Amino acid sequence: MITVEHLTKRYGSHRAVDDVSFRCEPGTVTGFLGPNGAGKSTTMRMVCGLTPPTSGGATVAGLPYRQLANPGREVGVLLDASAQHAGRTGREVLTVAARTMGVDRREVAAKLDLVGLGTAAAKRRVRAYSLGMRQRLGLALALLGDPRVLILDEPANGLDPEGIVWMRGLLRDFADRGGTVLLSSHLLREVEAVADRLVVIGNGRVVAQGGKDELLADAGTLVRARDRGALRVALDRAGLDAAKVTDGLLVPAAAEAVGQAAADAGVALTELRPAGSAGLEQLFLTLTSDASTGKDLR
Ligand SMILES: Nc1ncnc2c1ncn2[C@@H]1O[C@H](COP(=O)(O)OP(=O)(O)OP(=O)(O)O)[C@@H](O)[C@H]1O
Repeated sequence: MITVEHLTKRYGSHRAVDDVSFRCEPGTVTGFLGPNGAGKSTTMRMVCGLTPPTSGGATVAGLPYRQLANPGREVGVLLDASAQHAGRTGREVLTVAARTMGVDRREVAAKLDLVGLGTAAAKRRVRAYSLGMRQRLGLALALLGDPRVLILDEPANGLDPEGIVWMRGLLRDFADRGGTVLLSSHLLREVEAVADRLVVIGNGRVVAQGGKDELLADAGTLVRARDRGALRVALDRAGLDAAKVTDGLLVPAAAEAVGQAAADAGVALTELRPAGSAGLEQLFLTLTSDASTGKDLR
């Protein structure tokens, strides 16, 4: 379990994180989404006791991170895959951490194996690792103490498509066994496939949060007509906003209202359906580009 309550971080007059609250429950993957500079890393650093908050607080497994007796056994953290000691081999990085945490050395090989770093890779120095290999090593380090909570900042950066699918499977499995996962990304599509819940942040503020399925269900209606101009006029007349997306118009309203507006104006539709992912993407872009409008979609 992770709880974040009214976390705020100010740098001078700039609020990097502004009154952010959310919870991550056991058995779930929470996607922490926002564009670059939105405040994701600063929030995660505060949760992990690396950056002192200006106000508010956070707990992991019931305690502030700094009060955990042996943090690596409770929570696995991957904030910056490039932060490893470049002169150590992958195996050495894990061996040092295992000693510090009091973890059986046999776990080193097991975790290297789990993240797909074979014997040859484990013997190479980290400076020779690609970013994808560093992410895998960072994940092995996070998992080393068999924690119940994982906090991962943009772990998909540098992974190839196959690696991303692999990581999703690993995180899903971790959560399905009762673990709690907080996973950040600036790309909706990257977390959408694995997250149960989403917390969307823009300009330091939470602009939307809720179950992914609820957010998808609430993501509006996709509508198409051969005569798009006439459709726009019809929607306008009914007081419905519409945004152009690649395959039609996206309307932040129920399909029934959209269909009725078209029928009233005698516009023949070629498609009318819940917008789902496309709608969530649009919502994400809109909300994060205008973070001043707080919206809670729970
Ligand atoms: N140590 C610092 N001093 C001053 N400003 C900072 C500091 N750390 C972060 N910021 C600012 O706080 C804001 C949030 O940054 P943060 O790194 O948390 O965003 P992010 O969502 O993680 O984005 P990214 O994915 O680009 O890292 C940014 O405007 C950033 O410039």
